[in-house]
Amino acid sequence: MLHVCASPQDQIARLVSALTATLTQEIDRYGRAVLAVSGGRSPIPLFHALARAPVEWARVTITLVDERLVSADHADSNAALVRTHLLTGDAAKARFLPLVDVPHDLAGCVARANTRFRALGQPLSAALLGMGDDGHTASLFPEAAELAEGLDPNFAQPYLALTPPHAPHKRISLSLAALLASDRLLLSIAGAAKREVYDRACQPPPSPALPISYLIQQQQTPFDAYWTP
Ligand SMILES: O=C(O)[C@H](O)[C@@H](O)[C@H](O)[C@H](O)COP(=O)(O)O
Repeated sequence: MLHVCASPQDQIARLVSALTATLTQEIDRYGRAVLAVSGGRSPIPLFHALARAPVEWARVTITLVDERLVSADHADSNAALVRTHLLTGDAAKARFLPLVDVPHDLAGCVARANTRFRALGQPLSAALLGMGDDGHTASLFPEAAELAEGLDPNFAQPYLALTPPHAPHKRISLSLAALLASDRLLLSIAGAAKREVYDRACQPPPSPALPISYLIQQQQTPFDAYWTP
């Protein structure tokens, strides 16, 4: 479902409300909740608002939808983004599972991320997604050599390594299959250009030229997109 938000503030309020409800429901159901968030630049104001939400953060595990293969103190690190902007105030009580521990060891990082993810023993309560102007989401980039695996509904690993053809850094990303196994998917996008990409991605059939289309056009997992001009 597409939610048209009147302003960035309205979009943030709606996302925080949806995430707070989902995390609370999942804590009631499982005793804990697991939230996977995306990086990039646009989630920062949302992270600040979410960190102040009335959530029992000590019962929440936060992890990443995807990560760049960089050190934790690198300017492009999604883990650094979460530590700086989300794990603050009460939300600092959440348990955080980063994806990159040894930056030069991509295969090892993927293997350890998969082990940690499986040890959670429950589905993702929610995955907070962004989208690029090229229609990528997570690090499922068009034309990436590993995209077929990333979009394979039967791919068995939660995370996989991908090399974006035009974006910096090798990546670790949740696969489409892992995203669709989540209890809820929320997409946050803004601006006319991304709205145009979103509308194109709504047109059947899903296409690897617009990886977000597989999430938009599926019926398996509750999916809500929040767009503001
Ligand atoms: O690591 C990343 O870059 C993100 O996970 C990526 O999928 C992001 O969500 C989109 O690139 C949109 O980024 P913006 O929201 O900054 O446009």
